[in-house]
Amino acid sequence: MKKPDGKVVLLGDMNVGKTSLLHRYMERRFQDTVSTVGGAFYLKQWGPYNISIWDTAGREQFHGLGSMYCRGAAAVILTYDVNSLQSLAELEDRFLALTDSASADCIFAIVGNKVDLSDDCASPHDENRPEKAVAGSSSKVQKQVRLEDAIALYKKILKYKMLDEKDVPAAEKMCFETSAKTGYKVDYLFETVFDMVVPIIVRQKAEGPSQTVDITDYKPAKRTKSGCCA
Ligand SMILES: Nc1nc2c(ncn2[C@@H]2O[C@H](COP(=O)(O)OP(=O)(O)OP(=O)(O)O)[C@@H](O)[C@H]2O)c(=O)[nH]1
Ligand SMILES: [Mg+2]
Repeated sequence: MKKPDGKVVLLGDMNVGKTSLLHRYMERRFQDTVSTVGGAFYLKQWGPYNISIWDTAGREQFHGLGSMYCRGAAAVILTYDVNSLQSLAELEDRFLALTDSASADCIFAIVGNKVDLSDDCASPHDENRPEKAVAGSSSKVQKQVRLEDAIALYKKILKYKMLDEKDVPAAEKMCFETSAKTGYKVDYLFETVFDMVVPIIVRQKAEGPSQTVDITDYKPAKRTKSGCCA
């Protein structure tokens, strides 16, 4: 297996759609998922670099593993469900502290998933596959979390990390709304993050191998054809 040059980690409460986002991006489809046990990763070639993308379990019982997965991470994607205010609150209450082990210059993205379920999502169609318009908008519910709430959380994260807004990407750029189901903004999310982690990978490589953690801590139970371990 190729050695990862850098690491991106998905964190967030159970059921927000972390695994579905990763499947949508890597396998180009939305499929049934089972709640993640422990963690799993994919390798993505991005230019000359291999980026490992870690999917973690949101279930409380696996919480202790979170900081191990975050160790040395170049980016953390904090994921919530736009239809659950609680899932946004959990990011601050339960998941943010896990990122203490990430790289000092780690990039943070905040992602509100499942916009297809609400009636005020930014765009009702599938950006990647415009022919697949989301049907049945009458059955949609009012979105519970506004993008402004995510932006406010991003600003709190900067305070927590003692970072100056001037030195990091703007909140508006790092708060995304997606649908793993339709594919809406999923490529945009991952590719924006990958572009941003390249300079971090370059720095980590220049500083030596100890900064780029990785999967040696993790003993996958089984390996699938796609290279994803579960
Ligand atoms: N409508 C809709 N459902 C989604 C979307 N993303 C995920 N789901 C559904 O939400 C449920 C949970 O998705 P997962 O991807 O397993 O969630 P997870 O965050 O990985 O959950 P854990 O592994 O338990 O932490 C599944 O039934 C998915 O089909 C989405 O964008 N829209
Ligand atoms: Mg999962």
